Amino acid sequence: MDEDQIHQIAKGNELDGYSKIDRYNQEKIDRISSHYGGILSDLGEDPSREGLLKTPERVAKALQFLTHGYDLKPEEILRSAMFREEYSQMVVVKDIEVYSMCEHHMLPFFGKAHVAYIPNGHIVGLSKIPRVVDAYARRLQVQERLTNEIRDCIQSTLEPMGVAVVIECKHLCMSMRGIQKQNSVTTTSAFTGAFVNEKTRAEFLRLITASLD
Ligand SMILES: Nc1nc2c(ncn2[C@@H]2O[C@H](COP(=O)(O)OP(=O)(O)OP(=O)(O)O)[C@@H](O)[C@H]2O)c(=O)[nH]1
Ligand SMILES: [Zn+2]
Repeated sequence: MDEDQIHQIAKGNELDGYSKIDRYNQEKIDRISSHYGGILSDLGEDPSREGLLKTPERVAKALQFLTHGYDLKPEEILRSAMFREEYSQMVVVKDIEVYSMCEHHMLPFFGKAHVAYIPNGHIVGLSKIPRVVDAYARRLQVQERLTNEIRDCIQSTLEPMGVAVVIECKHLCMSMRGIQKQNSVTTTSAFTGAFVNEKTRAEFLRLITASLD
């Protein structure tokens, strides 16, 4: 994917306020790049060799993209597509890809989020749920806080009967380094309202493990 395409994705559309943000803020890029020149030298590399000439700038742009959630307003994203509707069954959006960065090592963690809510007079445009997941995931995070923030944003904005969030991720800081466990997956969950009830929670867990095939 070239930088123009990434810029396009980062910009998104008018509705959710993405377009107001100058993703590649040149001043920040210059500052972050200048640090990375020194880091490359400290790692024993030659920052002036051909392959590395543009690396500090590329890293700066990548980091800006990977943390662009700081510029987003998840509550506004949800409010931009809330509709009055008398549907009162569970709505589940599952298998939402998550890419985040652990705040301890600034290494990626990635996996899936499953989100459900039970409407209380309003439903929300389905795409807005993955957008909320991204708005919080594209920051420096711990998986537990990411899970709670998604839950709290949906509960306080949409005011449904309840919200459920389950996130399953692999952390590169646990596989590429450190304890070096290649297959461990961390699961976190957060519930409000109706999902505190064991039967409702069980129904949600059944739906996220059910396959479409
Ligand atoms: N609870 C939680 N811990 C995380 C997350 N991401 C990374 N960590 C952990 O953060 C901890 C930081 O511990 P430290 O002992 O300060 O760092 P460290 O010496 O690099 O630890 P090791 O990874 O065990 O080598 C580690 O145990 C990581 O596994 C997360 O999303 N949630
Ligand atoms: Zn980590």
